[in-house]
Amino acid sequence: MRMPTELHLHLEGTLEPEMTFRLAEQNRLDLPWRDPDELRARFDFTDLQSFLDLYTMSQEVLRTGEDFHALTDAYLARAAAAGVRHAEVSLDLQAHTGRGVRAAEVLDGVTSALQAAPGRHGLSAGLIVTVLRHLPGEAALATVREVVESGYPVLGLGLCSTELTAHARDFVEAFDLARAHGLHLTAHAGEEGPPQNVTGVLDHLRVERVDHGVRACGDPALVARLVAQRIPLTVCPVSNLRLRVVDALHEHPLRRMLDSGVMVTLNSDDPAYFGGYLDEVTDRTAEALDLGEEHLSTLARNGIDAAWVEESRRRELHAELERDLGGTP
Ligand code: HPA
Ligand SMILES: [Zn+2]
Repeated sequence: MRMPTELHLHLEGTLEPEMTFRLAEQNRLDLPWRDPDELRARFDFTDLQSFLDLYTMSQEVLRTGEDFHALTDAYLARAAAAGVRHAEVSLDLQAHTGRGVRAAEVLDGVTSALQAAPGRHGLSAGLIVTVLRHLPGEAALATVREVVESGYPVLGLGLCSTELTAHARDFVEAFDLARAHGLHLTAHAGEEGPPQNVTGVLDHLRVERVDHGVRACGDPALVARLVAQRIPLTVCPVSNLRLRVVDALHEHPLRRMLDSGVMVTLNSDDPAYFGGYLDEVTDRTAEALDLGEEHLSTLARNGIDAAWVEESRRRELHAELERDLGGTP
């Protein structure tokens, strides 16, 4: 079975080593690796930070609007092949402006590719700008201001990078400004950090979804709240395995959370680094956790219900899914 939506996907995490080398040559940059295989051999991570270090270094090759367009278009082609019908992709805008690439250049490249997605690849797509938790709250606020004033079509605001330092409170102003401009809101929490971080982004940032959130499992009252308030979690089991949030895929809490009634969705996070796009993530997770048709169709329906789409598009996605499942729409 294939998931119709992907809601937790970092565009920079789709940068395949072959593209890294192609863009380095095009932009006349030296890389510290000999070839794509040597870079790929480094994809052996011990935790989130060890991944973020390499992910940040590789992104240096993304310089022009065309580079961002090519990256986005390549992901959309791969997502369409994986059966994705609607994608919400995250972009670490500050990581690029921080090294001197203009925000308009980045946003132009990404949004032009997303807008062409229905015609080119047969899927709908939107953009989530993610602010970095290791940077100050004032920097997040300035980025949100720049985004809302830019006029580019942005669907939502997210928060990512390491959870082990700053507090959600530091980002209240940025999230308030985004909300006031009609942006949807999400934040990474409860990946490496404790259940309190999930509560923090719900209470302080008033997010609609939580990215990862798997460590909420350690707090039954929080799980009950997630169920009662139907707060979607965008869960990424293969990412959690590769960043050692879990020791083995069969120990992942996804199935337990689903069975408890949590609105879990399935996602790939950084597929170029973790060895799998959403089709592969679905197959590996289903096999490791012995998920049957019922669990998988619940994950698929949750993904559609959690998507930030117009109701007419949601009905269309549901109708297609039910047709694929062989039932009546
Ligand atoms: O899994 C992640 N967690 C936090 N930040 C990230 N940025 C890319 N992937 C991740
Ligand atoms: Zn993520």
